[in-house]
Amino acid sequence: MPNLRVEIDAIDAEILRLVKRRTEISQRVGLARMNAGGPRIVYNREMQVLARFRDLGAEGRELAMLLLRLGRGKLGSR
Ligand SMILES: O=C(O)C(=O)C[C@]1(C(=O)O)C=C[C@@H](O)C=C1
Repeated sequence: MPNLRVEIDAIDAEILRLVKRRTEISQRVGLARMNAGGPRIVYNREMQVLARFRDLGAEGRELAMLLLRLGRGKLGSR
């Protein structure tokens, strides 16, 4: 049991690191696209992200939506 908790803690740390990295990259891509006169949101890309998390059902969809929201950052609140 303690071993498994150690593993959970390590997984959470890795997930957090990856989520932060994803957010940073997503915001960078979004800014570059908008600076080039492109749209704020790219629906076909967002559909692909949602599809990736379909295995996890309704919660997977929520998780994907949260990742996309983080990526939009301040752009998303406009
Ligand atoms: O792929 C892009 O063009 C992105 O801006 C990244 C991303 C994402 O986080 O996956 C974010 C916003 C877009 O609507 C689509 C996808």
